[in-house]
Amino acid sequence: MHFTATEGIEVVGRLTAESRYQGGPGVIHGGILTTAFDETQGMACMLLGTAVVTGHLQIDFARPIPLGSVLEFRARIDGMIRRKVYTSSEVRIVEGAAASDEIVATSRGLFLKIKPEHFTPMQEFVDGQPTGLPTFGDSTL
Ligand SMILES: CCCCCCCCCCCCCC(=O)SCCNC(=O)CCNC(=O)[C@H](O)C(C)(C)COP(=O)(O)OP(=O)(O)OC[C@H]1O[C@@H](n2cnc3c(N)ncnc32)[C@H](O)[C@@H]1OP(=O)(O)O
Repeated sequence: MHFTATEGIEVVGRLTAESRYQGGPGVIHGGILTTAFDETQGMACMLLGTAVVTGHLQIDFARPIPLGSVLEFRARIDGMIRRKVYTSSEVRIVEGAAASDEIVATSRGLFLKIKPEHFTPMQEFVDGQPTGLPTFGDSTL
């Protein structure tokens, strides 16, 4: 996914529901949608200039999403308390047969600010070279 910062602390990113993302017949898998929300809300947190990890993520799957749809995710920071960053996001189908203004899924997530050394204990378990912390803009999905 590729992300763009919009007005305020908000990001927007698009994902095409490719056939390899199938869950039920003809529709996107809920786990893929969940991953995309995690990425989008994580990117919104990056606008704060600090690394985070996901502590809690809650998804409402409102409508089935046909394969081939182009999805637009929007995410924002709702508030912060100490290391806790509260985020929310929603997704619409913007291209494809089912395109409309309707929100097809929503997400709320709690992210925790971390120090880079958070990952140090895990380095020895990585098979190969860890890639380092991501930068804002593109994610691996
Ligand atoms: C990979 C990311 C890299 C960098 C960012 C790039 C973004 C790019 C996009 C990538 C996006 C993908 C990103 C990914 O996929 S990140 C990968 C998936 N997530 C993880 O691996 C995280 C694993 N968990 C942990 O490491 C720890 O549990 C963390 C760090 C989260 C907290 O352990 P820590 O010991 O540090 O903190 P604490 O226990 O003192 O708690 C502190 C406060 O937080 C509150 N609390 C904690 N957990 C929960 C919970 N579940 N619900 C509600 N509240 C919770 C707690 O009550 C307390 O509140 P308060 O007492 O202050 O009121």
